[in-house]
Amino acid sequence: MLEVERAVKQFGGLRAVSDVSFSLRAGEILGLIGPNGAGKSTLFNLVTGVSPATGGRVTLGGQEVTRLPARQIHRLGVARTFQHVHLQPDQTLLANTMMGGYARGRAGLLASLLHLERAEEAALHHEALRQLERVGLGPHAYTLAGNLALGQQRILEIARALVADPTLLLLDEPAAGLRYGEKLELITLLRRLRDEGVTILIVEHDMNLVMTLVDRLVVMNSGEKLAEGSPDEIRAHPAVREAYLGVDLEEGAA
Ligand SMILES: Nc1ncnc2c1ncn2[C@@H]1O[C@H](COP(=O)(O)OP(=O)(O)OP(=O)(O)O)[C@@H](O)[C@H]1O
Repeated sequence: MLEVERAVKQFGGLRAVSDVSFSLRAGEILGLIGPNGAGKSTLFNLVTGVSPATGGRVTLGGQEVTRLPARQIHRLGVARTFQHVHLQPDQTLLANTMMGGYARGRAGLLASLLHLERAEEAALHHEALRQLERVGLGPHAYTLAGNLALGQQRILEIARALVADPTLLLLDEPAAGLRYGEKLELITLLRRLRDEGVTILIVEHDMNLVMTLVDRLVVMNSGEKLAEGSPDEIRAHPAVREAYLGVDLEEGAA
């Protein structure tokens, strides 16, 4: 469903992403891992159109999207969460989730807030509630987001990204700072979403969680793809072991 072909991202003299190719099959969870500065966020930004590739191609379901603006890529069914929590703590879970829909509206966020048609607003309200229920936060729809524990805030961000049913979900370090139990809940949710047909690309530093969760991995290092394969293949890969010197790549609970 997603094809990244020889992607390059040049920032002045720095090649943050260099000739990276990989594909994502519909219905799989693909992990993108690599040390700090390896180019993972840059790759996310070029897939979502936030900061397009300076070379190579990105196609989505056969359609080239390399230079499409982020909003258009979003409309094609690609949604993301961010490395740092991007919520309005003084707004309800419902209001925060509804914000996931404004981005897909005809106008920008502010214009949408001001001019959203009543019928459109009602539809978005309904859709946001549906997604909150889908991730298990339905009973808290009218709670303020700032009152949630970090684990639930991250799940709320996923609900917001799920508004309008994207087919591809990109998650940027969803487990950062989570407690053990919260990580297990996250794994259960992501597996369920995958089983419901959502394809997932996840950047995550928590090796145990990644190895437990994903179907396949792409390993980045210094802007290049170092390796690609199943968790077992990656654990045994000599170059990966070298890049991750000192990090436990063995299987275990999150
Ligand atoms: N807008 C930018 N302008 C210039 N350099 C950038 C920009 N964004 C990223 N870089 C550089 O590109 C390289 C890759 O960064 P990137 O954030 O993609 O790595 P990462 O793998 O996501 O790291 P982390 O795990 O720390 O988030 C780094 O050297 C970074 O400093």
